[in-house]
Amino acid sequence: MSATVSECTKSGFFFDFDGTIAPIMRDPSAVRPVPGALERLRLLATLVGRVAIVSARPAAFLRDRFPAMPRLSLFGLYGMQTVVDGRVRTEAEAGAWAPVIARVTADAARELPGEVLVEDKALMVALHYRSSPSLRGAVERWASAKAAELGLREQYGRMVVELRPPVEGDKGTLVERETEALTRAWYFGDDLSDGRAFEALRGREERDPAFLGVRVAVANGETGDELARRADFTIDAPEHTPHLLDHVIRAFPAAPYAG
Ligand SMILES: O=P(O)(O)OC[C@H]1O[C@H](O[C@H]2O[C@H](CO)[C@@H](O)[C@H](O)[C@H]2O)[C@H](O)[C@@H](O)[C@@H]1O
Repeated sequence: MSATVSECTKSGFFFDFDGTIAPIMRDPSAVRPVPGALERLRLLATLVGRVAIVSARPAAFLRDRFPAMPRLSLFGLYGMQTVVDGRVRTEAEAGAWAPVIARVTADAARELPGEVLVEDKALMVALHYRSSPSLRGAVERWASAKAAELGLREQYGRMVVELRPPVEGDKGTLVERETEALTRAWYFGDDLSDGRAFEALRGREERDPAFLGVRVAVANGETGDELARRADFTIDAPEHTPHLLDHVIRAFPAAPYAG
């Protein structure tokens, strides 16, 4: 903690959204940050150089969930989107795939069993089998066939398979880029895609001994223990993230409730 405080302006905190600072629920559209998360993020953003959300959700969704937080950076769809001055900016290369994603989204709604929730994210589609876990194999096979047919990329997550444009980039490349000017970076995550961000911090530490990365995993049976094994700290639920942030914030002499 003291290493972060002593280089606060060159320290960054990066958070995944679902399962990390928001609860896992059956209906993705109903999800909001856990109680206390917004207040801690707002405060943290006054104490360190960078605070960001790194999510597979569309950037517009994140903007809605984190209103009036100008010092919070929002990266959506694994970095294919960001919010700049309140506006969503989409990578042109990804945007060109919108018609293909629209087609596969329509196919999914028509061809997959009704229990599969098809989440239309415009530039990605998420196929959720949380309400019928036994459909996992069928959903994964369908997604693999469509990915091969249409040249899309698959991303596996917690009771979900996503199809996305085959453009370069993931949470790892995003975190690598966004931490270039930092000497300390914390990453909080719970899912398979967050492993890439953990790796990015580890890679930077290996290249640059002055850099310190801190990996925090929100442990859960769905992801297995691989992420937790690679973490420096583990917590048991997204509801505990604000408490961990309280410990971090208290370490800053300038914090309102320091001491
Ligand atoms: O990168 P993230 O912010 O963690 O987004 C990953 C996926 O999160 C959402 O799905 C997950 O949470 C849902 C709501 O709790 C849950 O129903 C689902 O089973 C989880 O996989 C989101 O709906 C997806 O679009 C994201 O890819």
